[in-house]
Amino acid sequence: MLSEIPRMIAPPMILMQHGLLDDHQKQSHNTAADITFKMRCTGTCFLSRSTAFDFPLLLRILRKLHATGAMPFAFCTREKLPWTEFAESAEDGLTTRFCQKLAKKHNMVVVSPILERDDVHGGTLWNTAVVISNSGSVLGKSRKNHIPRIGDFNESTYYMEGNTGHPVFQTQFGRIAVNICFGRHHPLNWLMYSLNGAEIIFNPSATTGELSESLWPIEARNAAIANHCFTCAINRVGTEYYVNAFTSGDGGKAHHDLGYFYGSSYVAAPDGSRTPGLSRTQDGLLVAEVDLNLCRQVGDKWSFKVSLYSLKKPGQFANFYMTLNGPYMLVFVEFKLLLKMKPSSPYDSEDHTQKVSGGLLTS
Ligand SMILES: NC(=O)NCCC(=O)O
Repeated sequence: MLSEIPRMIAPPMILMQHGLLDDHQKQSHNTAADITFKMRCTGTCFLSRSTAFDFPLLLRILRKLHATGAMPFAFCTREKLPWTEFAESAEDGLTTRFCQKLAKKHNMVVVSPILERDDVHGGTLWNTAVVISNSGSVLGKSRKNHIPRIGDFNESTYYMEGNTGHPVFQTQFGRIAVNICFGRHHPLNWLMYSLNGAEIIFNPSATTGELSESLWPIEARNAAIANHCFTCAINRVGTEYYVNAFTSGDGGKAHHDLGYFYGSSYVAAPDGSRTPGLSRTQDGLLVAEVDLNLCRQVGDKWSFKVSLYSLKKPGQFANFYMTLNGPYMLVFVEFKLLLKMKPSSPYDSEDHTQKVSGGLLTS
């Protein structure tokens, strides 16, 4: 990363962006061997795969499931069986066990997005990233907390908003968090991971060109600046074909794909610098060396987060921010309270704000 500040800690990170199932079927074990070899050569400490749903890559490597080979990666079309049968335990599922071995063998922290089935709680499904330490133990998991209901992304068909809050994992190489895919559109989401102490926030994504490519270079980069942390935006490449046509629920024609997944994975730093993006069309590994001291150094310079804690009504604001695992929608409540306390324009007059109750106009 570009930085004028002397480097003290520099854990190389690797982002893995890859294509769709057909490619992986051909590559299978060779791909896995190749990738892990490259990782070892770079001395990498973190590995994060792209997309919420690239777990079939690892499953595919482990067991030749599904004779048709048609397991979708994005999984948003509302079809259920047989896809839900790919769900697995975050703690000891096949993918997790596979990644544990990799992590230990290569002394590398692994961020592993899977479709989770929580058998302890009624067999519920979640979109989950498992974090595995470089010793091979499962450090924990982070469930996707904003679920898209937009265009062809109908993920609430399978699972709801996650209930794990904004966990941060202390690894040997730094404190990390995982803001899964759609969560990157929500500035307060990044903020919560950062306030909980994350120095690097991974954003494993599966997103398509027309929908989000204009936002892609901005969101994770801006989050790095606003929160004095590193962010890793990871997307996949290619077009996924579904045998059964589906509609977008907008009166348009039925179609067989979600659009083009445009890759372009990158790492952004707290000082606003960023790496070049990986290819729009090819698989890729991005190795970035990051200086974690930059988080504190840039934070001390700009103090964006400090100003949150120093607002005039600390009882209302700071207390909330210090109990950071609560639902952060409460932040809005606090903002509304502030608005009530100090009207700043004719539209925020006492009269008007009194009519606002629970987000609804009462008269
Ligand atoms: N997988 C997913 O959440 N995609 C939604 C599209 C986007 O966030 O750009």
